[in-house]
Amino acid sequence: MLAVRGLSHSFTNGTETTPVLQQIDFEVEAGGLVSLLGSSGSGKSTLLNLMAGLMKPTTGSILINGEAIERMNENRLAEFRRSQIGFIFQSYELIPHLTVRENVELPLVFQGVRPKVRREKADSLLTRVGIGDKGALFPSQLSGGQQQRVSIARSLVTEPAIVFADEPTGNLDTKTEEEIIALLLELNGTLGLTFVIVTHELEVAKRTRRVIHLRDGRLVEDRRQEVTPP
Ligand SMILES: Nc1ncnc2c1ncn2[C@@H]1O[C@H](COP(=O)(O)OP(=O)(O)OP(=O)(O)O)[C@@H](O)[C@H]1O
Repeated sequence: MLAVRGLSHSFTNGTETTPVLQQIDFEVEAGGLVSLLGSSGSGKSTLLNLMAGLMKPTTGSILINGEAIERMNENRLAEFRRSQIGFIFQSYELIPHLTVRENVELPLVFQGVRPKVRREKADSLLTRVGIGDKGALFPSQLSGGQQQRVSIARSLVTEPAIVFADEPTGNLDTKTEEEIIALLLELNGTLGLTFVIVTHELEVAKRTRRVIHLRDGRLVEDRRQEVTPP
């Protein structure tokens, strides 16, 4: 599903080159869920940006469904990202003047899907994430946890191959954090969706059966663990 092969990345500023990621190798199978754990500055965001095709790596490759995304041209990559990659952000990134349902429908608007089909898909996903009664409201009328549920529904509406969650619980209190992680685990388990959860929080990583640990731009541990419910 996702394969990161020999990935290194450096930023160049004038004559100075800063290596930020060095020789990262890992794979996530279809239906897998991993947390990518690292402290601030460890290179998580850079790795996420590379896996999402937002930047090209200095060396190495990222394969999603067998396709090397760094080799795609701009149009193909844009289309691939729209259809195959879902995103969940720390700050939800919902559009304030669109209703909850319209926010979830939006990726399908870009794909030219008919309004009736869009609406059905959005409503069914909103129900799936536990806020089926909120479709007509605006994001500001929802709690943080509910807004993150909207963002999760939106990330799934195109039926992507993989979903990247960037500090998905960073703005939430402990109880809501637990609920959102439980929802991601449940979606992974029941729908077989593939997730990479980027986090600096050990509490989040403790809830996932596999943890990839980044430190100073290197993959220092790829651990499988028993998970006990909280
Ligand atoms: N555009 C850039 N130019 C130069 N250095 C950069 C650039 N972007 C990131 N870095 C450096 O790369 C290292 C890793 O940054 P990155 O943002 O990937 O870490 P992170 O683990 O996501 O941290 P955080 O959790 O604080 O966002 C840092 O030392 C950072 O200063």
